[in-house]
Amino acid sequence: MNLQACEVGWDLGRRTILSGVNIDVAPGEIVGLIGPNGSGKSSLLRLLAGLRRPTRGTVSLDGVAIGALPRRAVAQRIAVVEQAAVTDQNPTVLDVLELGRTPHRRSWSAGSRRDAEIIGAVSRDTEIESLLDAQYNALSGGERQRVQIARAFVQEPRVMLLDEPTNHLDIKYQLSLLELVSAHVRRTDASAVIALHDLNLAAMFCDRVVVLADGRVIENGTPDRTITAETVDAVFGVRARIVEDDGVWVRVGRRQP
Ligand SMILES: Nc1ncnc2c1ncn2[C@@H]1O[C@H](COP(=O)(O)OP(=O)(O)OP(=O)(O)O)[C@@H](O)[C@H]1O
Repeated sequence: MNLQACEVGWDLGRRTILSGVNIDVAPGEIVGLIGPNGSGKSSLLRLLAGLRRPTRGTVSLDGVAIGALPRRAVAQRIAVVEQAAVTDQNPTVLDVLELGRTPHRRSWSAGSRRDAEIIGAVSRDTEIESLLDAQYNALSGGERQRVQIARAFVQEPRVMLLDEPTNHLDIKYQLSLLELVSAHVRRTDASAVIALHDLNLAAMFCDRVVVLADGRVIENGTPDRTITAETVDAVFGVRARIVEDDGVWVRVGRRQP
């Protein structure tokens, strides 16, 4: 399924938050969104998810404007993972995972055997089986984040939109969470757009990186072409050194003054 933003702009009152954004996300692709605080990454993800309507341009799924699709049809195709905040309700982890099946259920129908199988398989893959009966609000930030990723997998989406999914995670879980997303994308031929602050993780896991600054796309291409010392300097105002290494072939580090 192709997700496309064509000349997308978004204003809030008189303020322009995003303008002239063109992105095309193909099946099987992981696209990283990087850019400074306030550059518009979360806003763009919400527009791509159909949670906000663009002021200009269109967001479409396989050529159909997302605004013209029923909310349920969008939810069957797109899973969104935002920052894992606590909720007003007091759900268990299992309740949260079951929410991921809602778009696929007929209204008021109980969970099917297939729902239970998917929830079981995903909780095993994401190593949250031991948490299923725990209260979601009582989990650590990192555990909640893993549960939200699991909820997104349970939704069986064609596109995943993830807003800084590695926040709160220690380095082991940052890697394992992105490995899980990567494996899921390869296995299901879905796609993912991931807002990331860590440029190394973006270089390691993304097929393509979109660099945002002041609500505009500054670069869009493979990590080696987009995460360059010049771009990091221009966009973040940070002097960086890009080092090729075995495996992790791009590193951003401090350059000696
Ligand atoms: N609902 C809103 N009300 C007011 N301003 C908003 C709203 N949503 C976004 N903005 C503004 O739009 C700009 C872009 O915000 P956004 O959260 O999209 O950036 P970001 O790149 O995700 O930032 P960060 O890296 O800090 O998470 C910011 O200046 C923000 O204050």
